[in-house]
Amino acid sequence: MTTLALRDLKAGYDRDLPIVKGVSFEVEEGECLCILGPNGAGKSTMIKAVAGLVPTFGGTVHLNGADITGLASHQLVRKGMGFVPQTENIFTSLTILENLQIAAQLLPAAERANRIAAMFDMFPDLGSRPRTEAGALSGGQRQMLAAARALLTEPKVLILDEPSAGLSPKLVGQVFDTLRRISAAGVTLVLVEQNVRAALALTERALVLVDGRLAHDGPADDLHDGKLLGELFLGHRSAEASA
Ligand SMILES: Nc1ncnc2c1ncn2[C@@H]1O[C@H](COP(=O)(O)OP(=O)(O)OP(=O)(O)O)[C@@H](O)[C@H]1O
Repeated sequence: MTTLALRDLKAGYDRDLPIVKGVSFEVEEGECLCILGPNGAGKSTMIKAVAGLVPTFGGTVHLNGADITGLASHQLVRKGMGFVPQTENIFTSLTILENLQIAAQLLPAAERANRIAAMFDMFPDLGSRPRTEAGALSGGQRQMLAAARALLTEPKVLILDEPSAGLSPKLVGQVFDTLRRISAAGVTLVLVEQNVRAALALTERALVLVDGRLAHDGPADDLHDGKLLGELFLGHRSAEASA
């Protein structure tokens, strides 16, 4: 079953200057997909448009068959959208438990405790110290908490914007271990990443976005060849040429 479908999506900050210039792809249930591309290609803008945080100017987005184009982010959470922004994705002055309790407000009261317990089962590093202030966590654990907040509501898709940005290599490893665990639990995962090597090791399929358009959509294994990736990043190959 198709979980997420973009058709000719156009989006950006100014209607006269679209950043995402007509992108189409589908993500199947349980799939794990990374979106790569050079700086400024529009990767973050595209996933923010999907998550209702950037205006769309054309095209459509469907989630589990329902048209969600242009819906605001708070409406999208209820439709099954899980989005983890790159920064400011947790409340650092609150405890781990409080961070989860706030996210759990979206759930019926009777389900909240069970879902928080499920997150603590999935992420024992968080469950072992619920009263720790989130600001005291390492960068990798903060991303884990941000992911747990988004997963509380059992989203149909979890989209992450550069979860390893600014982290040391050791913490990058931690973040990707977490993502591997989330994917293994059957969650449909889409991530934008600058860390090409780690992303390709995690995902089955990779998209390359160049100047707001898809330059490649295929098995992640195809891109382990750095030469092809370099050509794609520089815009020397189109999707047609690499197909
Ligand atoms: N809030 C904003 N307002 C106006 N323009 C923006 C805004 N955010 C990003 N842009 C512009 O949109 C273009 C695409 O940026 P975006 O962050 O989507 O690219 P990216 O592929 O995610 O790059 P990076 O990997 O560097 O984050 C850039 O030219 C950027 O300057």
